[in-house]
Amino acid sequence: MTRSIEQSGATMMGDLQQAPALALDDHRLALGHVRTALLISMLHTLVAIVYFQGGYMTGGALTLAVLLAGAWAGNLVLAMLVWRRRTLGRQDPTLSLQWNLWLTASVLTTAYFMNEFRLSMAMLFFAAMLLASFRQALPGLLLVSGAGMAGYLLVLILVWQQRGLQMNLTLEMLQWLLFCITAVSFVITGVGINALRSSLTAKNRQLNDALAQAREMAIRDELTGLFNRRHIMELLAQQRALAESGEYRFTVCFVDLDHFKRINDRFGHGSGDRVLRRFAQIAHETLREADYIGRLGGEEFVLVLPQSDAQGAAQVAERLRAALAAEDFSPLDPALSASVSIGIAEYRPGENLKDTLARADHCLYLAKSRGRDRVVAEPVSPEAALTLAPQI
Ligand SMILES: Nc1nc2c(ncn2[C@@H]2O[C@H](COP(=O)(O)OP(=O)(O)OP(=O)(O)O)[C@@H](O)[C@H]2O)c(=O)[nH]1
Repeated sequence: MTRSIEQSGATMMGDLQQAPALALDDHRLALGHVRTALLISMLHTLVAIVYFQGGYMTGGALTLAVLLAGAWAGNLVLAMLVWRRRTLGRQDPTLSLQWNLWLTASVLTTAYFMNEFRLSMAMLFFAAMLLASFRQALPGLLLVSGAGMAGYLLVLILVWQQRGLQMNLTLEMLQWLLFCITAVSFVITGVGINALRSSLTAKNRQLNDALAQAREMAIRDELTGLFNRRHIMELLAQQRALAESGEYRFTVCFVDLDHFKRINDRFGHGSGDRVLRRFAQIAHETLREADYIGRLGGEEFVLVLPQSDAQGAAQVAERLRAALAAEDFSPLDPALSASVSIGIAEYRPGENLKDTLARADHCLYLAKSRGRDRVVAEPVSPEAALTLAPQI
């Protein structure tokens, strides 16, 4: 079928608009992720300051300052990368894995400088795990949880080496075990969330496909695949609006297959259907990309030729007429042939569409009454009609 302006335009504009739109979505998503990660980091900073004030940290103010400055330096690097769109086009533009690992490192390093309250600081790791559950698949989840468990164990070993006397090793190991069990349960939850997300994505895609199919069906004629009457009338109204708003012209052609009843009666309704479908294909091959064609019903079609006057449209219509007349229908039946009559009228600014269509219909009537298989375009004079028949 003919790719109309709307179709080709929609495809082209769609392609052009979709890429930035997708990028915009990715960027918005990534910024949302950055906000959550920064929030967790703020929580970590706040808790560290409170513990420091309460005297639960072993280092001095300088240690705390270096710790927090280091954590925020990493945060800012990651945030800038996302914010400046450096991550767009990556498989994960949110840099989720990098954020999770960095938050884990920040929290566990701070935990190293804590006294017996270190588990409560290390628990902040689960905020990072929660964030990971929404973004990471199993390998990412395993990596983050593994980093958390191994990191916390390393913290305990280092503390034991340096401040072993102040530690209750059994209690610390039990707490670490609890930490590991919780981390594993987060991995399991993350896998569930992932499965849910994948199924939602697939459902969403199916829904979009179904919607696109439904939209396509609503504007197409089932037999020929051309635009249906309703849609071609909508397109005509759009053309009229364009013509009314500026230097724009368009021409309407009424196309009617000749003696179609005879084709049906002689060769059968099935052959008639095939002729209609073949005509639609020929129209698709013959017309310009910018032109529209729709089936009004039965063996009647309407062509809308943007930026064409009646004479230009007559040339296009003549190509279509000649192509159908030359078509070899012998595979259907050696005696089968088909032809069309076409009436053409250019839209006159200010007029009602009904009037344009009535003028095109009148030209079609003239084409039929003057012997069919011909094109009649306005302005109609007996000579003009004759010079158009059978070739322009
Ligand atoms: N095969 C087929 N025939 C159809 C379809 N829709 C309408 N028709 C037939 O198309 C024929 C149209 O006949 P008419 O309106 O008399 O026109 P015509 O025989 O083409 O005569 P002229 O237009 O005067 O050349 C009718 O017999 C309809 O039954 C369709 O979808 N498939």
